[in-house]
Amino acid sequence: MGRKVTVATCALNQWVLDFEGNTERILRSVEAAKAGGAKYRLGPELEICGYGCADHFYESDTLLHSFQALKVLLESPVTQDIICDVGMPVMHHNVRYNCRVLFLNRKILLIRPKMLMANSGVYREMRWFSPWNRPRHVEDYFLPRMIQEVTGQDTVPFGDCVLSTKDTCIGTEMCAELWNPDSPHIHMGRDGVEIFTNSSASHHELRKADQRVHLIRSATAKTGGIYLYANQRGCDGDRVYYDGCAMVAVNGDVVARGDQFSLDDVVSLERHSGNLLCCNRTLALLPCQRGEPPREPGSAECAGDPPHKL
Ligand SMILES: NC(=O)CC[C@H](N)C(=O)O
Repeated sequence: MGRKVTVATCALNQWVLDFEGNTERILRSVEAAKAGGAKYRLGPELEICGYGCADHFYESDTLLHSFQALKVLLESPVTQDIICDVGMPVMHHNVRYNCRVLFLNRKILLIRPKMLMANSGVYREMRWFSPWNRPRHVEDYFLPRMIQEVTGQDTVPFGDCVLSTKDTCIGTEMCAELWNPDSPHIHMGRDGVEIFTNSSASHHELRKADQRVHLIRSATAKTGGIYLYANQRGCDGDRVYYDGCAMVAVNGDVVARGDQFSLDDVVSLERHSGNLLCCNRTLALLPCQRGEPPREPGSAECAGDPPHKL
């Protein structure tokens, strides 16, 4: 039996420390995703505060305003009935992490810190963030009071884990993690994850878009699955150009790809063209539904990712 899933990714023209503008663009992308029937919306890396905050990441205000923006997102009727996957910095045990926050219907499902950092070329993530170096380990994160009041949760899972729903399993990877020889999608694929997401802030370099396509195609070519790629689009306040190219790949083929260069902020998201990609593919295409072993016998990861059930 095939199951149909509609998932959405986007490229947003976010600006450093423009919390209001960034929140508004996130909401517009969620609105557009829902209008396309999506049940999951992915956005770019650190989209709430902007990727290129540089030493502003040291300021506690940057973290505070990110939570205030998250509160607005959680409370908005726009984010109801769709899993929203947004990026922001989070301090856990006095250590700053570059995180994804996944939530559904005013409940935070998971905070997933980046594990493999970008720290070469134009990237200096290790200056502001620590990598989460405890694979498959999840801890309790105590939410700030203003978020507790909205979600009714005191603590939420924080760490490396995947989300199991009734129909599928979703695993998160973040930008540089795709480019690493030990990408999380390898272990997640062997553990049965079917939908892989990648939230990026990846700048333009000649022929890099081609490299991304190759990496993304190979991520689902071996174990099957859907790979969603989101990226910033624009200059962010930094001196580089982030070149969008949101993408969806299924079983090794790119099935949708957004603009690399555009003057649109998010306007095109509402038109369902350009930056918003709705992937409407049945999971029947996946190897497990074709009655084939999803992966070679013996290749399953015995340790298993701790799944977080929805
Ligand atoms: N933000 C990141 O992790 C960027 C890493 C990666 N090298 C890229 O350019 O896509």
